[in-house]
Amino acid sequence: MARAGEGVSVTAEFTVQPAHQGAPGLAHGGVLATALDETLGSLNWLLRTIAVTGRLETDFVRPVPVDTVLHLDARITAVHGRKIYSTATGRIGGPEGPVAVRADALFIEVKVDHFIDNGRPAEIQAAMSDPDQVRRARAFEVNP
Ligand SMILES: CCCCCCCC/C=C\CCCCCCCC(=O)SCCNC(=O)CCNC(=O)[C@H](O)C(C)(C)COP(=O)(O)OP(=O)(O)OC[C@H]1O[C@@H](n2cnc3c(N)ncnc32)[C@H](O)[C@@H]1OP(=O)(O)O
Repeated sequence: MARAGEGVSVTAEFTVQPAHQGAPGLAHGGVLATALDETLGSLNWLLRTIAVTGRLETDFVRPVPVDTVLHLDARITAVHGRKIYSTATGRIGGPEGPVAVRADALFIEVKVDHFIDNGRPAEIQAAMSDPDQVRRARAFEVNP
């Protein structure tokens, strides 16, 4: 879950589960990158923009043990045409704790057709027969 913050920003928490383990007792870096990507991606909803990750540069600063709560904080840094630049940190030991991971991202705005043209037909059909999802996706497109 992510919550809107000051400006175009969100905070979120992610609890590292045993299934997220890489090295014994420690979170896998790819899972931490996913948590950062998801938090950064939720910023685009605040801009009412459909966008996909083009670039995600991740720094792993401290090991993150299993069962740790990662306190995520993400914000938009710039928007230029279809390009949305954003940055995020993940802290451990509390929202003011030391930074364990951080990421800089570039999201690229896309049309709904990006998903319709490239997604697997079965899942696209399921999404298109869900009125809530269609309404949400179309509303973003016609009302940016
Ligand atoms: C009716 C119901 C149907 C269903 C409804 C669905 C609704 C869905 C709603 C909401 C979904 C939200 C989903 C978020 C999910 C979380 C985030 C993810 O995990 S996303 C998955 C991982 N990412 C990808 O799979 C991208 C794969 N890549 C691509 O598809 C293309 O490369 C794409 C779209 C990113 C760009 O392709 P181009 O052809 O559109 O645009 P070009 O011209 O190449 O780039 C535009 C600008 O961006 C720069 N750019 C692009 N990629 C870059 C990169 N990697 N690094 C630096 N710059 C890059 C380019 O240099 C260009 O810049 P200049 O305008 O010339 O200044």
